[in-house]
Amino acid sequence: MPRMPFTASATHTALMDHHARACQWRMADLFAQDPLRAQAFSLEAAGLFLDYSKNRIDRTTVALLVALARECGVAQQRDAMFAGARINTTENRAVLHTALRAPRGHTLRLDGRDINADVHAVLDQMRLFSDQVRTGAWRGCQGQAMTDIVNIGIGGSDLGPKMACQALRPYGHPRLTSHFISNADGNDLAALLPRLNPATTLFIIASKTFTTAETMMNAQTARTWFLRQHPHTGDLKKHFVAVSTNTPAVQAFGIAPENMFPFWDWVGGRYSLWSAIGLSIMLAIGFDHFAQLLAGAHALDRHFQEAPLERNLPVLLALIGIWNRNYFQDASLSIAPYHQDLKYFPAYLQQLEMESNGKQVACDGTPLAAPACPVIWGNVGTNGQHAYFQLLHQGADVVPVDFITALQPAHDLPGHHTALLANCFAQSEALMLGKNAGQASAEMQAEGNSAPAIAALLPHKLFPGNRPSNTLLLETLSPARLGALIALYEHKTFVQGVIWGINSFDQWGVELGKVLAKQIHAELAGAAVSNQHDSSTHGLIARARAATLQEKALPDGASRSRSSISP
Ligand SMILES: O=P(O)(O)OC[C@H]1O[C@](O)(CO)[C@@H](O)[C@@H]1O
Repeated sequence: MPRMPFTASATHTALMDHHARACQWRMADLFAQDPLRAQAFSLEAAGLFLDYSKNRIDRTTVALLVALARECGVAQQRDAMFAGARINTTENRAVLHTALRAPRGHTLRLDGRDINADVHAVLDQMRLFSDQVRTGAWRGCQGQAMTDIVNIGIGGSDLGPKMACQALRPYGHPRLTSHFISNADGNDLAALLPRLNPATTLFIIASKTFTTAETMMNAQTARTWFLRQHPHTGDLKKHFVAVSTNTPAVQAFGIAPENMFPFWDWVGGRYSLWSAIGLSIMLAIGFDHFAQLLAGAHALDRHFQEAPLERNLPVLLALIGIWNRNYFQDASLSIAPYHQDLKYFPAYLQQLEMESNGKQVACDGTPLAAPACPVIWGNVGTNGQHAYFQLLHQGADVVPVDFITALQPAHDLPGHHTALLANCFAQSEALMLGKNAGQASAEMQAEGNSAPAIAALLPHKLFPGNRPSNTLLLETLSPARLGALIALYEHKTFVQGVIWGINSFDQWGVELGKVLAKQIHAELAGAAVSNQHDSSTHGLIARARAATLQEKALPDGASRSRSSISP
């Protein structure tokens, strides 16, 4: 049934009026007026503490936003998703990544199948395999234990596992090093292969479709490289496994059926790290820690399903985002993890949020009445402070920030963690408070500056402040807390998609470029160049073809420094 755009609701009109008033507020004043403000606008669930008090909100704002969520049917859509309804309408698929972290015995049938049994059968298969590799019982073609795991995949078949392996590196196995190859650019694989011993390397070819061009190219290159050194094709089964929904394509590639770890079309790529796509994570941290990751996500799922909307962590995070995006018109959201091990989290969220909600039509194909997903970007916090935080503090655009940190460090180096937390908390305070002319000139006077110097410098020393942020605290970056954190953002993305009226589970926007790349690839390889290209693209193709011809004309070995490892 077509859903009403949120902008047509009575609550939206009330929110517009309320926003006109909120534009006059200074958060610093709101804090001064209400000593309980931080308490009123914070919440803890599944081991995650969210302080959202440094936003341009009051109690009425939250009440209106929650009413908007109700009117948009967030609870009904959530229940439909968990129950296995085909809410991915353009692909006619259920959306059941939550079923991947449900405990054994949880009842859920889809098209007559007990999918809990299917999920746990694959988890058992993954456990058996990862235990063998980790204990050294899994031997390579020369009888040695594995030392290197190379995950070849892209998008959801790369970003989630890579992010989680980095986040949980203190839990890593001492003998095993994880590598992630995603880019079609040969520089990625070319830099790695010479560092590997094929006899102790395990390649995981991770691709839901098993047709993704970048992954297939990298997989073929890895296979050729391996066979050059160990020409027995029978040895491949000790060194190549696949994770996919496409059994025929995996078999056609030459991967043994017993080396394939399946998953299902009801798992979206960007929601797949909980499935067999997480094999590289399980190999790195072991089954028990992987189970804790799933359990942490499941705890957040339960909270999302059971908590009232006004005390519901993902719902509130989503609503604050809607407030910033659709009322204050903030076009981007910066993610600032104050934890080095979360360095890939912003990139992971880019796919999660922007591939899910970076759209301009509603589920029924009608144009959205209001813009949806903001641009998601960011980097680890203290590094960002010395790069782009200048813009966050004094730039013309207001950029809301999500600060994420852990109260306990995963190391024992003295002093570092206190400094890290101090920086994290100082940034959100500075963004919110800002600095006015009176404060800035008093400071400069105290430093002994002359009146003309103060007048000249004053405009540069002002901070507008009133810049919004959320702060998320974890006790430690453990597997369970990481699981909850990821699930929090998954459900935030879902709730926002419901309010915007979007199908958050398709990604048609990636197709056009793929099709054109195929054609241009053929043209670069020598096929006649179409006269349908614009003059810019035509010119670029001509230059690339000329460069290839020139390269071919060079004497052997002169063109590439890495010729020894090219396939
Ligand atoms: O796992 P696959 O099928 O190789 O897809 C990789 C990625 O490519 C995309 O389909 C986008 O092209 C993503 O949605 C997906 O995560």
